[in-house]
Amino acid sequence: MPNRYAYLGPEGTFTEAALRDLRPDADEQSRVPCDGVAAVFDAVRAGVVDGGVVPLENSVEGGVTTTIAELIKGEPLLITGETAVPVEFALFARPGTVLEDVKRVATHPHALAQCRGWLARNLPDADAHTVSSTAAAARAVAEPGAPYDAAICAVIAGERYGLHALASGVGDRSDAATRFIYLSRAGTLPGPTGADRTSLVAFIADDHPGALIEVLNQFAVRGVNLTRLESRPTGDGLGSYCFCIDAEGHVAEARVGEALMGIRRVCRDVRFLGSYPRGGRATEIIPQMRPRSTTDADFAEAELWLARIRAGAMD
Ligand SMILES: O=C(O)C(=O)Cc1ccccc1
Repeated sequence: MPNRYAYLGPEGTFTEAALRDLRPDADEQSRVPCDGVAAVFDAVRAGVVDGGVVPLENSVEGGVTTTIAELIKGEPLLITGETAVPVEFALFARPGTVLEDVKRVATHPHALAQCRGWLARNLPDADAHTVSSTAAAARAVAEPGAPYDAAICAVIAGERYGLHALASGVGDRSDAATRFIYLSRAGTLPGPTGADRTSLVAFIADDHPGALIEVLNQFAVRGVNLTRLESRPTGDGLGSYCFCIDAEGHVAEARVGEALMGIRRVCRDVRFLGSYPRGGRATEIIPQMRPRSTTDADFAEAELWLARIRAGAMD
């Protein structure tokens, strides 16, 4: 049977565009739209699909909380791929609607947050409603007796649901991009490519001065560059946080592996979320910027030296 991939649907979401990017050979039958981010995780966990794609973070609005909550809790899934997609928003309505008619606008919460300036300037009296995705908003607007007059969505979604564009480029930043991740069940760690990223969640052992610095130092002293750090509540009461960390490199590399071991020692718990090829704009630190003495060969040489002195040698 051909592989099947779940994504935040319905058809026409930015997440579908990300899936097409990550699995260009997948045909329409292989793409399984889901009603929400949690449903994508559940489909992958249950094994009804081979993998799934969800939004993780946006360059303007930050982390997608439902995705981060699922990554932190529940049966763990591995991130095995990622891609960054530029997000351009347009305002679509049923044919015949003019801008002045628009009183109720529907969209995804992340899209709304990125279009607030345009809405305030152009539709100051309209009410904004959030739904599960931008394409779900477009589909709802197209339905007979729709509860909304217009949707903020991708052009492809507006056209797919038979709407017409009232305005394009309604995002407050024209350069906005969203990072999407590809999820797999455990046991499918991709090999290192030389331009990888590693994601994990660190749960601090106990609240004390310098607890976060202890975690960050594990990366710093081994020359591992961090690309994202976000604190999220664990859900176990006020003041209880975990730290979602993305770092450059692959767990198979000595500097990353040793940093993870260090974090494992200083934390109550660590959830490894995966090592996977970096997508989108390469952010690999140029080799001469990488701190000296942090290559696999440097670590191997130091390990040999330790073995020698433990065996009684003097150097
Ligand atoms: O709603 C969509 O189309 C999505 O894929 C989620 C999303 C929403 C806003 C920006 C980027 C991704």
